[in-house]
This record gives sequence, structure tokens and C-alpha cells, in this order.
Amino acid sequence: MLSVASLGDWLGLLATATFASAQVSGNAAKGLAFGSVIAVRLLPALVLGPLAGVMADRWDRRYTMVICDLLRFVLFATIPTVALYTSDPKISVGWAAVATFIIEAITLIWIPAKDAAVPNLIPRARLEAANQLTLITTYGITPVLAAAVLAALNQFYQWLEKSGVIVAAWAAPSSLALYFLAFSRLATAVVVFFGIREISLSGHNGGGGKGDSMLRQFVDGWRFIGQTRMVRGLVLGILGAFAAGGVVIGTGQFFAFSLGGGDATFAILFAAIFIGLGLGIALGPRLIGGLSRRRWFCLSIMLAGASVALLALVPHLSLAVVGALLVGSGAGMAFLSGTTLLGGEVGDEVRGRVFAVVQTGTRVVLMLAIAVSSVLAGGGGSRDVGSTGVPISFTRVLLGVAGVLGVLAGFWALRQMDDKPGVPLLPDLISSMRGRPLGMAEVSPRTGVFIVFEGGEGAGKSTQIGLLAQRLRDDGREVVVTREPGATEVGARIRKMVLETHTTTSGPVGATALAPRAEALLYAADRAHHVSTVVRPALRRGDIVVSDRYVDSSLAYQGAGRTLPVDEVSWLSAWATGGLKPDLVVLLDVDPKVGLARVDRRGEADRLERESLDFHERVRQGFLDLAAAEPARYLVLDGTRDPAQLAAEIAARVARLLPPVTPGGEPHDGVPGADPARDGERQGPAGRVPAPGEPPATTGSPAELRAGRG
Ligand SMILES: Nc1ncnc2c1ncn2[C@@H]1O[C@H](COP(=O)(O)OP(=O)(O)OP(=O)(O)O)[C@@H](O)[C@H]1O
Ligand SMILES: Cc1cn([C@H]2C[C@H](O)[C@@H](COP(=O)(O)O)O2)c(=O)[nH]c1=O
Repeated sequence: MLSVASLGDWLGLLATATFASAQVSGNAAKGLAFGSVIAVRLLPALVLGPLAGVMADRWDRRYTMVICDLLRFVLFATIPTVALYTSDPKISVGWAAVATFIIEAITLIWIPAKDAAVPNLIPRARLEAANQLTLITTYGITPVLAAAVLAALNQFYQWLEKSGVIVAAWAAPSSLALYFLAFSRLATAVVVFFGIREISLSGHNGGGGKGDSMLRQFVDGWRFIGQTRMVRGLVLGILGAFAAGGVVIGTGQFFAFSLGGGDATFAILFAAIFIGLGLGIALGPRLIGGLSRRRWFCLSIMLAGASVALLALVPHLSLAVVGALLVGSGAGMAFLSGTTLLGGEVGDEVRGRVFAVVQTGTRVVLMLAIAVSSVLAGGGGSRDVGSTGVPISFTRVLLGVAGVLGVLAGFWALRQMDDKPGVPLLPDLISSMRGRPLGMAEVSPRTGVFIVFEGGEGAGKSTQIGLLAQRLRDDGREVVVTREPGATEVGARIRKMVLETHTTTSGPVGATALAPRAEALLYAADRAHHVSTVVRPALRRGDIVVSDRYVDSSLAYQGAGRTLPVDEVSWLSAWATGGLKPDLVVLLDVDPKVGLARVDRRGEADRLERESLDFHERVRQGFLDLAAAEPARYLVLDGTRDPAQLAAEIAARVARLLPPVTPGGEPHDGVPGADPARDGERQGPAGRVPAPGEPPATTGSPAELRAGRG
């Protein structure tokens, strides 16, 4: 896709189209001239594109590339050479046109062979970086270098002429440039033939049926694209983006007029698009970090589309430049991610055809979009809206429609190829930009209700959990009382590790010291196992799960208490739980002095209970901050109040989450919490029942649980 047109191609294309439109007068005629030139220029792709893909998959890609390059070497070299032997400009110019056309056709065959071969030569993990380098070189460094060299040669030539030196015709700057081009093709042929033999080893594959006819292979290629969701999404997303881009090009001149500018404004906007393109390619991967590349691709298309729509609304050139920069960045990022995805995820045997379809499709779509939109924009003029006297230019309407279609293409592509269904897109993007993409939401139907009790040491959680569980069971409900850490056999061992008193975090790092990050990981490990083997299975059965501590304890103790970055601890827990969130968190708030005094009476303090008062103050504040940030999901109660009053208030709040109990004592099906819209954050993997020997998904009392305290 990226090799569809180099920057030189683009500039040449635009220069000729603009030149043609300048030769006629009247908007409609200008639009027609502009569109026609573009259409003629892109036409060869229509004929050769499909064939080129089959060739790339059918023949040895190395030989294909070498033969193409040798032919291009000869053709490039003949253009200035023919001019040396004739003084008739008809012949030299005519041959230049014919040779350029053949070169263009050969390039159409060379590109899919090269694009399909590259992913076999580069480790997948480096493919993106390699593509980035190629694109920056193609669109950034090479054209600038080429322009600079040509300008320098021109200067040198003029200086020689002024100095009276007669320069041979073959050494004129344009001839030298063409000879240089010719020899660069020869050099490529030599390097590919002798230096990259691996292309033959992997690319010479027979295209999924060596004996098949070319027609058969062609049809198979299309079938593969049509039937593979990811490829379908990718190809149509790319085509949608190109269509939107085509409208921008086709309407560009008229848009520049509508801003009160002329050709210079048009040039500025195009420069902005190309600068944006470069920025998107160069900085995009760093900006989005670990975001899924499929999501990045779709978001980039949406960005490009939305920016085109923005262009439709802007009144000033300055804003239009910002819009054009954004269009370019979106397109650049879609370029990079799309190529990397095509290279990395499409099998070698069909890759050539997929690249060729993209190459041909983009040219055709671009051609149509440019031609149609330039004709429409030229003929459309501007209209008053109703009788308000507000003029609406047809160009802007076209831009608006193209932008919206671009955004829709991005959405559609996402539906086809999203590899993180259930994970919200924007939070995932934001987390990825901060270096921690969201984990996959684990989705499965869930009908139970998940209630968590949180609070500092001795806040009264066990006491209240016991009272609530009893009340619910008396109502005939299935209740699973559980806790963290230590509800499973694995968890019991982890609990021992984190709470035994000879393991410290404050002492020198040695055999008995436990680093804060290790502590966080141990709690997360307990949680992952607990959620997978106890909580999710119970929720799937439709039970009410009441847990003594959950994620918030990690945020408060390891985050606020140990001062580990809270968002990192949060990410760790989200990963461990697959995003499972409780329906209700009951926070029992007590002054640590009160709570610690309570547990003091219970016997020897564990490792966490022995932490400083400051530590416990931070933990308390951590809990309160979490509750304040999401009040709808929390019930915060003063833990020093009378236990019976607290129990009544908790029961009343919990009752709001539960279905009414039927007269026979059976709760209705379909607990209110079973809202499929919340499944992403609430659902679990196909969990298992606890293994023999493991403590059950306990239905025991808090006292029984406490008996297992490590
Ligand atoms: N509301 C209350 N008022 C006074 N004492 C209470 C209250 N609730 C519980 N207690 C007492 O405080 C002590 C600790 O209670 P409990 O074990 O329920 O707390 P906890 O939050 O589970 O503690 P930890 O998390 O440290 O295990 C117990 O002796 C309990 O009887
Ligand atoms: C889940 C969890 C717990 N902790 C701490 C909090 C307590 O000090 C102990 C658990 O003891 P309890 O008597 O069972 O309440 O562990 C933690 O620091 N981080 C966590 O994620």
C-alpha cells in the first residue's frame, strides 16, 4: 500500500493535475481537467494490479524483482540516451512518455513482490520499526535528498555555463538524474540477486497451489480477502481512508478558494498533510505505546476521517492547516499500522495478492474519489441555506460527507478486526499511551452479585460479613463467603508468605525481606487464583459472593501505604482479575488507632498490622479517596458505630442489588446485576471448581475462615 506512490509520484501527479486545470477557465472545466489527469495517470493500475499479485505469489519473488529492476534500468537509461541521438523533440519526448508508462507498469509488478517478501526477511517484532524506517526514507529523506541533489546540480550547471564551460548534453542535470535512477535500479537488482537469496527461499511458494491457473489463483486471492474478517476490515479500512483522502485532493483547490486563498494556500495545505503524514509515521508508535495494532489502525482511520470533517467547518487557513496536519497524521499512522498488519498477519502464500489488491484498490478508489469530487466541487459552487443568506459551499459539504464516511470506515473496520472485544476503546488508548494497555476482559455470562468489604485493620469487616451472610441465607439465598488473601490452598500459602512476621519490607534486603513490588505481586497472584477458581464460578452459578477484601486493599495498602504508583497496582489487579469489579464495596472506616487496638486484643500482630501508624493512616486515606472517586459503587460507614445498626444499613443497601425472593424461598432468575452491558468488567473465564484438597469456594462463616489465618 505504502509503495503505491512515492512522494515524487504524488508531487508529479498533483503538479500535472494542477497544471491541466490552470490551462482552462471556469470552475467546472477546471474540475474536469484536474480529475481527468488524475484518472489517466492512475489507469494502468487497474489493468496490471490484479495480475501483479498473482505473479508475486506464483513466481519466485527474487527473480521477479531482479527482472523488473533490470528492465527499469534499461528503460530509465534509454530516456536521456535517445535524446542524445535525435534532435527531434517529438521522438525524445514521445519515447520519454512511452518509457515512463512501461516503467510505471513494471513498478506495479515489482511492488507486490517486494512487499510480500519483506515480512519473510524481518522478525515480526521488528516489522513495524522496519516499515517505519522504509516509510520515513520513502516519504521524508529520499525526496528531500533528491530535490536537494537536483537543485545543487542545476546550480552547478548554471555556474559552469556562466563560466563559459561547455557541458556535454549527457551531463545535463535532468539526464544525470535519470542515469542515476537507472543505476540505482541496477544496483538494487544486483543486491537482491546476490545479497538477499532468502527472498527465493520463502517467497517462491506457488501461491497456495502451484498447479492452479492464474485465474484460479486470482479468484482465490479475492475469496481470501472476502472471507477473512481481519483482512476484510484492513482492506476496506484502507480503501475508506483513501476515498476520504481522494476527496480532500479533489476538492483541495476549491477549498483553498473558499478560504480566500489560491494556489499558494493549496500548496500550504498539501505540505501540511505531508508533514502530518511524516509525524504520524515517525511518532505514532511511540505515542500509542502498546495499543493493539488493529485498534491503532482503526483509530487512525477515524482520526483522519474526523479531521477531514473538521476541515469542512474551519473558516481560516490557520485552522485548516491544523486539520490538514491531523488528516496527515491519521493517514500516516494508518499507513504504518496497516502495512505492518498486512505483512505480519497475512500468510506468505497469499500475501502478494492481498498487497496487489490493496495497491490496485487504493489507486482505483483514489482515482474515482478525486475525479468525482473535483468534478462535483467544480460544478457545485455554493448555495444559500434556505432563505437565511448563509452560503454553504458544495466543496465543504463534500468534505463533511467524506469525513463522516472515513470515520464510519474506521468503526466498521474495528467491528471486523477488533482483537480486544469488551475492552473499552478510549480507556485502552489512554492506558496504552501511559504505557500500560488494558488487559483482555474475560467475558462469560454471569448472574450472581459480588459484594466486597474493605477497611483498615480491625474495622469490623469479618463481623459484618458474618451478619450479612446469615441474613441472606435466612432469606434462602446461596452465599459464598470468601476473602483475600488466603481463600484457596494456593492463597493460604501466599497469605503465610505475606503476613508472617519474620518477613519484613523495612529491613535490609535479604532472605526475609519482602520488597514492596514482590508483596504487590503476591497479593495479585492470590487474587488471580481466587477470582478464577472461587469468585467467577460462584458468580456464574448465580450465587452472592461476599469477599473480605479485594482490589481496593492492594490500592490502599500497596499503593497508598507502600507508596507504589497506584495506577500500576491498579493495572496489575485489573490484569489479575480480568477486569472483574464488585457490584458494591462496603467500606468500614475507623481511625487506625481504634482498629489496631481492637486487633491487639486478638493476639500477636501480623506483619502488616505491625506497620507504623503513618502507614495505616495512609491506608485509611487511600480507601476514602477510592470511595470518593466512585460514590455510586461504595457504601462508606463509620466502623465505630453499633454493629447491629451497621448490619441493618448494609442489608438495606445490599437488598437493592438483589432480586426479590419468591414465596417458595427461591430467588428469581436474573439478578439485577446480570446486566450484559456490564459483562466486560464483570465476567470471567471458564473457571473451574476448586480442586480437591483446596478449601472450597467457602460457604463457611468468617470465624471458620479466620481459623485459617496464617
Ligand atoms: N462496630 C464495632 N464496634 C466495636 N467493636 C467491633 C465492631 N465490629 C467489630 N468489632 C470488634 O473488633 C475486632 C475486630 O473485628 P473484625 O475481626 O470483624 O475486624 P476485621 O476488619 O475483620 O479485622 P482484620 O481485617 O484485621 O481481620 C473484633 O474483636 C470485633 O468483635
Ligand atoms: C488483599 C490485601 C490485603 N492486604 C493486607 C491487609 C491486611 O493487613 C492483610 C490481610 O489480613 P486480614 O486480617 O485478612 O484482613 O493483608 C494487603 O496489603 N493487600 C491486599 O491486596
